Amino acid sequence: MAIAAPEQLNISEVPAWGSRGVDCFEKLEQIGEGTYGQVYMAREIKTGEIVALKKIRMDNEREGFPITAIREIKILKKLHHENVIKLKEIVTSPGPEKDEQGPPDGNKYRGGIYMVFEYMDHDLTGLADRPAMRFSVSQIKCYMRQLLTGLHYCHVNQVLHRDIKGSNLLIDNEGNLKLADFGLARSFSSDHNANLTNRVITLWYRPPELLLGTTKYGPAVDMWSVGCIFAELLHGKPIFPGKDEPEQLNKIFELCGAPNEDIWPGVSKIPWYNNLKPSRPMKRRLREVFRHFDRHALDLLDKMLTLDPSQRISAKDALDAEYFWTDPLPCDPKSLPKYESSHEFQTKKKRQQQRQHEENAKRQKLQHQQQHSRLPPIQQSGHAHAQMRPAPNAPMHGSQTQVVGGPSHHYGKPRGPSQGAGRYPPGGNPSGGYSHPNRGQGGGYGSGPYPPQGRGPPYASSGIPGAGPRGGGGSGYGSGGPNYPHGGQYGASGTGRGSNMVSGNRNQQYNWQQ
Ligand SMILES: Nc1ncnc2c1ncn2[C@@H]1O[C@H](COP(=O)(O)OP(=O)(O)OP(=O)(O)O)[C@@H](O)[C@H]1O
Repeated sequence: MAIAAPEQLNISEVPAWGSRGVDCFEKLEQIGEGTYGQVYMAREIKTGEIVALKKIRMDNEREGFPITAIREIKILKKLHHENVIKLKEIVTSPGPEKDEQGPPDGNKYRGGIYMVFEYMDHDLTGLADRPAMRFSVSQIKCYMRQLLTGLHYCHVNQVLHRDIKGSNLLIDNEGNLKLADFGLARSFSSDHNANLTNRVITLWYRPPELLLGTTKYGPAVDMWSVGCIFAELLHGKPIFPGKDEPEQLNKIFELCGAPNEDIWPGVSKIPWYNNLKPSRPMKRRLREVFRHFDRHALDLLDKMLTLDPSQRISAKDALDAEYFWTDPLPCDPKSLPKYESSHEFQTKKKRQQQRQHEENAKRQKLQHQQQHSRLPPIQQSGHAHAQMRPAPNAPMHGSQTQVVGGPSHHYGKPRGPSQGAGRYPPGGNPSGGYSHPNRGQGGGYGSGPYPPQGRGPPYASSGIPGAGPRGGGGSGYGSGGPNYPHGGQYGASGTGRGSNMVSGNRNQQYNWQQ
């Protein structure tokens, strides 16, 4: 496990930080659960200010402070920009807290260390997952412009984010978008000569060069992830929901074409290219598949999802793209509607609760039917007349009857197939048409499995050296993009976001020497 040597922690660097206790804050609600531990919405008791407290998970850090946290703190200390989350201070708790269980383990940092951030009302995943959520074209432009502005600032300051995804883009009720979660970020030198780990970025947002095993890379890796987010906002759901790395690459090649030395000079030298190169030629279909997108949006997307990282558009050039300078222009963030707070953790929890309710309802319904089937025939049919009728589309036999006013009514309606549909702006291809030859059941790009998290050793099942399991994770913008407002081909999954089951901690999963 990579841990920090005691001197690396260098707490004296930040004398004001760490001097206050977490008891200066009152925890209000858990809003996130990540690799580090929990994130809480909290109120500073003295000022009443609402903040986010991110607890640094220490459970597995018997010998030191997690180096990922040190990196995040160090990097955030030097970044100050309106589109980058502000780390306000670090607070500590001297011993186990009220809400903690388990015996002390002798860790000298035992107790808790929290990063205190400005509070943001939503993350993009949570916001997009709201029922009936619909982003306008100028809203998408507004978010994309802020994302690119924040990222350009990071890149100019030689910081790679390395985990751009919806749940790491925080949005407040003033419409401001800020990049968050710099736990995988690192500084880079512009010559790209250092060897960096390729085991970064959540799978669905990971660029082809990392999937092919490169260890020399730069800001272009973040721009690929931005392209995936952009396409997702326009399309209504993730465009590359791979189950594992080989499938992820395959999905990329099917849309972006198979790489070769002509379109990507040097690709054949990337470590795993020979193992993973496609066995047949594949032509780029991005413009054909997304032909219904606005012309300028498509031009920009094409440049973001360019296979060769050296030809991929930079954040700076993307900000100059026609897309941001043609009508409808990006809106003023302040003009955006205010929504009730929504974080991926909460929307996921709500979905889990709803599923639980649905299962309970089914169980109760079954019990109810069993109880009544034990009644003498005359009573059973009498009961059916009084309380049961066939479901509208159900086959006409007893097992398919619905209990009217019975238990299932107490648990609300299950999310329908087109739940979340129509949240994206109108105007597009009526026929859809992004079919995927290898897709599993369901269909379209939103019905695939939940994505594995991009934070473990890769290629668990691919036979590539260094293989290991991954946790689940990632996301999706639910169903129904601008072009599929009624569910239809792409609106039938209603799956929304994938789970974000990160197992273990980052230090165990990565080679932090890189
Ligand atoms: N400043 C904040 N304001 C409001 N919510 C926040 C804030 N920071 C984080 N969150 C919420 O907590 C979630 C997890 O936070 P973060 O990504 O920083 O933690 P993590 O441990 O690195 O998680 P992961 O392993 O999923 O990347 C975010 O997706 C977001 O919903």
